[in-house]
Amino acid sequence: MTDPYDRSSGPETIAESTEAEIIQIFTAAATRAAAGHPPTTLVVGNGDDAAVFAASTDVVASTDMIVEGTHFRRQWSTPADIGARAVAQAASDIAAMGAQVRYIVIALSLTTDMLLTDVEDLATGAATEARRAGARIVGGDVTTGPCIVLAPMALGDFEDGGSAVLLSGARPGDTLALSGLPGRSAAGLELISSGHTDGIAQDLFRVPRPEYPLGPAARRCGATALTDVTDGLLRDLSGLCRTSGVVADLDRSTFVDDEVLRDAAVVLGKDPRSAVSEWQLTGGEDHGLLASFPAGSDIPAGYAACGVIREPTREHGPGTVLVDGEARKISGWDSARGQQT
Ligand SMILES: Nc1ncnc2c1ncn2[C@@H]1O[C@H](COP(=O)(O)OP(=O)(O)OP(=O)(O)O)[C@@H](O)[C@H]1O
Ligand SMILES: Cc1ncc(C[n+]2csc(CCOP(=O)(O)O)c2C)c(N)n1
Ligand SMILES: [Mg+2]
Repeated sequence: MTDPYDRSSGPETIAESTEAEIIQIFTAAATRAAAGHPPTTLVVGNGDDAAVFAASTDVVASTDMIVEGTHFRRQWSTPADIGARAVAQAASDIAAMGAQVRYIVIALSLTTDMLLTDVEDLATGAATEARRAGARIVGGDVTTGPCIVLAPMALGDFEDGGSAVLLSGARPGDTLALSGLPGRSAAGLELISSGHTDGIAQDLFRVPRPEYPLGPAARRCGATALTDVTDGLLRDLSGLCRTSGVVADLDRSTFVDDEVLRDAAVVLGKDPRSAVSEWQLTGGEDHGLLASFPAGSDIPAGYAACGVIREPTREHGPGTVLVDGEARKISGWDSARGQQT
């Protein structure tokens, strides 16, 4: 019997292969990762013109692409990291609606010089992250081009028939809460950029680790608004506040004195106090979940209170973010310019 993974006599790069063979690599990885996955609403999976699934609740859909040079570099990340990163950041938006991600379709532009072994690792990274999110990859598209682009679309639903938690529901008096440790991805990016390639922050830059179940958990606990932090806490919180017509007041004393960030500052020769604060307030791509909860309600495990929602004033209009009572200039990642602003 021939070993499907034995490439000793077959094509080595995409250029020597065929579209069918590349698709087969992805479908095989998706099938392996889905083994033992509980039954789903999937009616038609990979292989036809489109996938089909049965819907009995609201369906949540989001797409979020990653582009070589903008979101990752081949010198910094393995193919498995790149596949996992793409799925994680798309699936995170489903959790950020308070929903469970179920299915992913992933469009890919690969480069013809890529080794098929690297394509396999990328496919496995993507499928494994989908599994971690509780989802499976049920389709996609493959083409080739000048750089690697991964464009996953994630689809989710509400196990208990609930409805989505929007950006618009935060109300004055609500408690603001955040999951995870903000700033680590941004610190990791700076460390890798200056040649310090190994460490916790660097790994989190390569592959964010969204805590997917915390989205539905926030919804079940009555979250009034919810989002994931991708462009930095100040910028995403400001967007949430603008949409809700409110002001946020962050309490810096609630922020963890994160030793991973302090160590990163030392390695980079930066003043730890200001560098840690800057990373925590403006660093993107951690995919922590930022939620508002009605005053006095229980905050679900995995979240920590970090401030309050206030009424806008003549001085501080909707979208203003105060830090310890003082208005802050909104800085963070600017996707149009592809840089921190
Ligand atoms: N090309 C587009 N056409 C239609 N709607 C779009 C387009 N690009 C973005 N949107 C919509 O605009 C809203 C904000 O998009 P954005 O990409 O900033 O979301 P996000 O969750 O903050 O993503 P990111 O993780 O990329 O920061 C979303 O509702 C999105 O669907
Ligand atoms: C090589 C490299 N340089 C910089 C960054 C940082 N970065 C890129 S996109 C983004 C936020 C989300 O943007 P979008 O909304 O465009 O997805 C951030 C913080 C990176 N990941 N890789
Ligand atoms: Mg989002």
